[in-house]
Amino acid sequence: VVGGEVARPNSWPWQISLQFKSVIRYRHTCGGTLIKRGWVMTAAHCVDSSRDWRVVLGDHNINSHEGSEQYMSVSRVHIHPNWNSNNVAGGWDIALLHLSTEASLNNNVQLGALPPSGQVLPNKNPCYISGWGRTATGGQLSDQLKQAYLPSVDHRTCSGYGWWGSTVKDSMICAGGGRESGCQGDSGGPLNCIVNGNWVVHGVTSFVSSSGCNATKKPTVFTRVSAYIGWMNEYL
Ligand SMILES: C[C@H](NC(=O)[C@H](CCCC[NH3+])NC(=O)C(F)(F)F)C(=O)Nc1ccc(C(F)(F)F)cc1
Repeated sequence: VVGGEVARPNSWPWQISLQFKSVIRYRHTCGGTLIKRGWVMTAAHCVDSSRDWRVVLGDHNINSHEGSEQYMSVSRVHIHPNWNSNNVAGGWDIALLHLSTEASLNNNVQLGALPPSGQVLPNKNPCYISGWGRTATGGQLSDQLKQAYLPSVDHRTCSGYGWWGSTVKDSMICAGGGRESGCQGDSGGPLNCIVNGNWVVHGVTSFVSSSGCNATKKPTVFTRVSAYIGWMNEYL
């Protein structure tokens, strides 16, 4: 997350850290959202390669043990069948991870709410991105979970001239476009939006501009969760 601030610990209790074992230790690679006690929603591009995955729930500082963490292994990875790893602009950047044991829900670990199928937010709907991704273009990951206020940008604007144009599809949702953005390592994590006073996970962090995470008029682009409710319900 570029800009924004360190989140109050466990204030996004559905945010998970997806990690893979690298030699002797696990490394954070992506975010995700706990949507059922045994299911995590993330980006397909996060799980393109087969690795020894683990999901960490209830985390704040990914480099220290705080006692609120639950460490889960992944029993099955379901990548959307239409996902094409050579074309993130094609969409379909969504995957479900089945956990080998169910999460215990508590103050630090809760389920993220999903939107109704097909729901599209208006322009400038209040939303926050959360994640441990780079804190600047080409920078380092954040130890502590960060958040940034990224109001939604409607499709008409986001696909306009000078913005993303035809790179952005209707199955995506844009947010931000100013000095604050997602960045590498935030992939797969939630776009948390306020709808009728409740937090709803409307996006899965998918891509930013290759010329910089917080490039002007290149909002962070998310998989629009409401376009994939039917597919997810096949599993949930
Ligand atoms: C560096 C930048 N990385 C990203 O945007 C990666 C996803 C990369 C998937 C492809 N391997 N995602 C992120 O950094 C995220 F955290 F913001 F989600 C990038 O490659 N952006 C990008 C690539 C292609 C296209 C397009 F499809 F339009 F050609 C648009 C943006």
